[in-house]
Amino acid sequence: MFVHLTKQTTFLVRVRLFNKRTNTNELPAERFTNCSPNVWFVWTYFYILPICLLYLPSIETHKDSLRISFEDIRLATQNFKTKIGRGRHGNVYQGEVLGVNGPTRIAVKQYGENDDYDEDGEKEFLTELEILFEYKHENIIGLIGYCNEDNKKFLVYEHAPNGGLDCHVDNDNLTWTKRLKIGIDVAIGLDFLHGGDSPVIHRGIKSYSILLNGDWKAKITDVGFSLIASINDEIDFVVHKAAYGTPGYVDPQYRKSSFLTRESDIYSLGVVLCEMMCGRTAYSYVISMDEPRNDLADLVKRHYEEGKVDELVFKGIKDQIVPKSMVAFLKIAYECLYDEREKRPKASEVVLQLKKALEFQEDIEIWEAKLPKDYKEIIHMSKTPEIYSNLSNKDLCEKFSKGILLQNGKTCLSVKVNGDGERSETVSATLFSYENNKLHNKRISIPNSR
Ligand SMILES: Nc1ncnc2c1ncn2[C@@H]1O[C@H](COP(=O)(O)OP(=O)(O)OP(=O)(O)O)[C@@H](O)[C@H]1O
Repeated sequence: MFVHLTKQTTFLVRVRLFNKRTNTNELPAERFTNCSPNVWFVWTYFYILPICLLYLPSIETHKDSLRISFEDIRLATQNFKTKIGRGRHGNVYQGEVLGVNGPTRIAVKQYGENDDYDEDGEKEFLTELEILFEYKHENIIGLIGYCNEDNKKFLVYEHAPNGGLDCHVDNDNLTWTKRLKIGIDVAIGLDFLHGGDSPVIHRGIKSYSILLNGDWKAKITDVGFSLIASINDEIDFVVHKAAYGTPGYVDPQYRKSSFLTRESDIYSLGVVLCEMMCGRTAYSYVISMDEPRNDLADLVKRHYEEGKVDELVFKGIKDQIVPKSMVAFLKIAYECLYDEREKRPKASEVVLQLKKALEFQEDIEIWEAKLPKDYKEIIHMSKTPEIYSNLSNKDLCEKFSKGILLQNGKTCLSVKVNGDGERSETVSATLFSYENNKLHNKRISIPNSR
């Protein structure tokens, strides 16, 4: 808790100072040089110094609470017994630590194991540490700790038991609904990185950098190449000398110009959406042929424009996809891949459109199954069938649970489905009279009469 608070405070200070700088036309240095000595004194002793004294110790030591000794890393991984992956700079091992809720699985990524670990590798290690420490979100892989002892460098993450998305794109068990939810998770994670006063451009979004936990929740990882960009309302790109990225995923505009924007990540997100639809990684397309290089994004775009995407959809999931869901999905995936950056949607828009695609899918998969088998006939018998014609199945379920009036309003049919899928149907007559009965027009419910 203490660690968390300290982190928040340092981050806030940084943001405030940053805001001050961007909200005025003059730079802080200019402001100071224009000041009289008295103003200097006031600024230094009453404003800057107290802030520094208050916060500097925490800025310097705020990550220390996450420091783990090499010995503890060795113990947690049982002397590096179980290797679960291989990164660019070394292996990834599984381990276990004792958390507040009992034993917790961890993943330990080693840096500096390979001979080619150099200044760039070190920078990657520090960037990943910095970003994962500052930017915490349920769709970004959680940082548990780190070790930085001489040449022993490790990052310790929450464990994602289902591994990388790349291993599951051709898995029949990863249903269309799960794929949509993964897409939504990734877009939410990106929206979080892109938003705020110090946006982060990931630069390496691909199925390999998306991990899946036990509930198939997606977690963005591999932030070692990310940039904390000085992007704001006026500046919307940063120039980065050499375009970095895995072939098949890199924004063509970034590759050409070295101008990097948030929309470069959106392009890569579009590629990931295509991978999930086609059941193949973009990288596998790149390496499948030498000449000409086959690009998954180009392939999908071409097929979309010719109305032939059907040919590319992964066979393992094709039959389950609701057409309306596919239409909504394809539209937003295609927009992410626009050549013109300014036409690409923001991550928040991708979230919105993918949620619509999911709604269409669930409307058939979940809600239609809850309706009575003869629901169309029942609606036809109702007093006003036209008001039901444009409703989604979810809304129809709600109408049915409240009750639908039939036979000129004389009978009310209601169908309720509880959480376990158990259904109870009730028919009640609105007009009910007995001979010699005093209680005329009494509404009587006849439970389970159908
Ligand atoms: N938190 C984790 N939980 C489970 N498995 C993980 C975790 N982190 C990494 N792995 C496994 O280790 C592999 C390599 O890790 P990672 O992709 O982070 O390394 P990298 O150095 O960034 O490699 P690259 O950039 O070449 O993909 C992953 O594909 C995954 O299988």
